[in-house]
Amino acid sequence: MVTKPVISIKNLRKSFGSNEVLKGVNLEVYPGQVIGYIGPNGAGKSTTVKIMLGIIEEYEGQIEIFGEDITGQTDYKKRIGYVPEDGEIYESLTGYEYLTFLGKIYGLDFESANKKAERLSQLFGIEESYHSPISSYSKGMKQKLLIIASLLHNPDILFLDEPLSGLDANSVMVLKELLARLARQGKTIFYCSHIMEVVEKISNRILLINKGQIVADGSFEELKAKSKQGSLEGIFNQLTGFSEHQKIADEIISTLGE
Ligand SMILES: Nc1ncnc2c1ncn2[C@@H]1O[C@H](COP(=O)(O)OP(=O)(O)OP(=O)(O)O)[C@@H](O)[C@H]1O
Repeated sequence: MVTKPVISIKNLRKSFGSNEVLKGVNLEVYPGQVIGYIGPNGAGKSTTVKIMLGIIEEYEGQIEIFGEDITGQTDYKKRIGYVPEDGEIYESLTGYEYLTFLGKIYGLDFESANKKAERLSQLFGIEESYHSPISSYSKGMKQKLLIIASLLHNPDILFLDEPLSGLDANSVMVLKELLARLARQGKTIFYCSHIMEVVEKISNRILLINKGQIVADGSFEELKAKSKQGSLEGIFNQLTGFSEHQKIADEIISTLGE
């Protein structure tokens, strides 16, 4: 049996005014893949993800998720989890209120949403604050809440935008292990990050987007063999044509002294 892609993107283009941000992105993603989506600031990563999530509705091209065109669709969202980069959380709600509210939106009944949310809060080490307002949470605690919220309905595709932001080293280990296991179950992970060491380790497929176009697509080993660079950071520098970090740092230092 031939495995069908869970995500299929054909010739995706998006402009904001005269700024053409995505210039014909083509992509097929399969179940069990952990995609590391990397690229310079402003390259178009979040825009791609937001279009797939239906947050940005106007674009050119075709996107199919779970085999269906997403135009005008909402049902597919029930099978998707999302950890946004700058997640807006309703700070006046408690963790319990926020998670059970989201659980309901995803179609879980209250009892099972509450049970799952409480257990996951325990496993992520934030159970003591389950009934406290989110405004009292630390940055890492809020991040954990966003991660729990993205997982609660056991989604088939997980979109993560800098998910390690604010997490301590132990929690990072848990999340890395968790993502590997979810992928083994056939779930798909779409992981946007600037932390090259982590992307290198967790992804089985790396996509590098530069100026709105995918300029590299392959496993770390494949990209390494092609570019003759030993690290993902080196590959990133080479493919984005960047070799000026020392010169720029020098210029910043001399500007500070002016
Ligand atoms: N709502 C918007 N209105 C206008 N321009 C936008 C909007 N959202 C994004 N852009 C522009 O689109 C381009 C790509 O932004 P995007 O957020 O997709 O980049 P990114 O690759 O996720 O960057 P970063 O690594 O900094 O998060 C940038 O030039 C940005 O200014």
